Amino acid sequence: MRIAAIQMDVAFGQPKKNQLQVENKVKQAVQREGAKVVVLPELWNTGFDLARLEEIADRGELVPWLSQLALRYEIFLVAGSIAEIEGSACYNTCYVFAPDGSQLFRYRKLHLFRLMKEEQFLSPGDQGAKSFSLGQHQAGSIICYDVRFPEMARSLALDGAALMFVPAQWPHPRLNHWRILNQARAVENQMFVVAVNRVGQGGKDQFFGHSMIVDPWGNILAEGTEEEEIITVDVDLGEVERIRNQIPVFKDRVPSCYRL
Ligand SMILES: NC(=O)CCC(=O)C(=O)O
Repeated sequence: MRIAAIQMDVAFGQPKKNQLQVENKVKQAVQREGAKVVVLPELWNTGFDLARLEEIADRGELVPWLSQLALRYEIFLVAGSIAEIEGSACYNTCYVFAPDGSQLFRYRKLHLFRLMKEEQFLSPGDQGAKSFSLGQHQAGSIICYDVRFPEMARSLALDGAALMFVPAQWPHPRLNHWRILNQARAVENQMFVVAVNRVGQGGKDQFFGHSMIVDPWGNILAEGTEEEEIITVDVDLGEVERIRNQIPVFKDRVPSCYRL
C-alpha cells in the first residue's frame, strides 16, 4: 500500500488558498508518486488563526469537495483535519474518504492544546475514534496533541487498527517529543504510525515538518525535512500480524490490574 504524506505549508487564515494547494498536492501525490492513500496535516484550511474561526472555518463545503477529490483520484483520502462550524460550535475534525468517495471516518479532536489556545476557540469532540477499513486492514486517526495520550492509540489498536494516522501542526521546540511519541505509539501498539506535520510559520509558531512513517517495530521508514515535500512509502500491513505473533503484547495484557 503506497502512502503519501503531504507535508505542506499552511497559509494563515486563508482557506481558499489552502484548498487550492491541497488540490494540487493531492494530484501530485497520485500522478507523480503513485499514492493510493494520501494524508493531509491538521487544520490545513485555516491554520491556527483561531481568533477568526467564526469567519473562516468551514460551514459544510469541504466535506463534499474532499469526497469528490477522493473519488476523482480513486484514493483513500485521510483529509487531515479541518476547522468546521456546526451549530454554535467550532471543531477540529478529521475525515477520511474511500476511493468511491464515501465517508469512512469522522473524529473530532478530544484533547485541545492549551499551549496554542485551542480550548479558547474550539469545542472538543465527545467521542473517541473508531477504526475504519482501509482495504483489507483496519486503521484509525487521532489528531496531533492526542498522541500524548497513549489511551487514544491503544483504543484504536484494541479496535483492530493496524495503522494510525496523526495529522498535526506541531511546532518547535518540541521535535524530540514528536519523534519519541510517534515511535513509542508504534512500538507499544505494534502498529504503523503515519504522522503528518506541516512546515512554515503560523502566527508565532514555527512548524518543523519531520512527518514520519514508523513501522510496528519502531523503525522510521521515512522522515521529512523542514521543507514542503511529499513523503511516500510502501507499507506492508501484514507486518503487524507477524510482529504481534512474535511478541504477543495484546495476548499478555492484564487489563484487570490497570487503573484507567
Ligand atoms: N496542534 C497541536 O495539538 C500541537 C501539539 C503540540 O505541539 C504538543 O507539543 O503536544
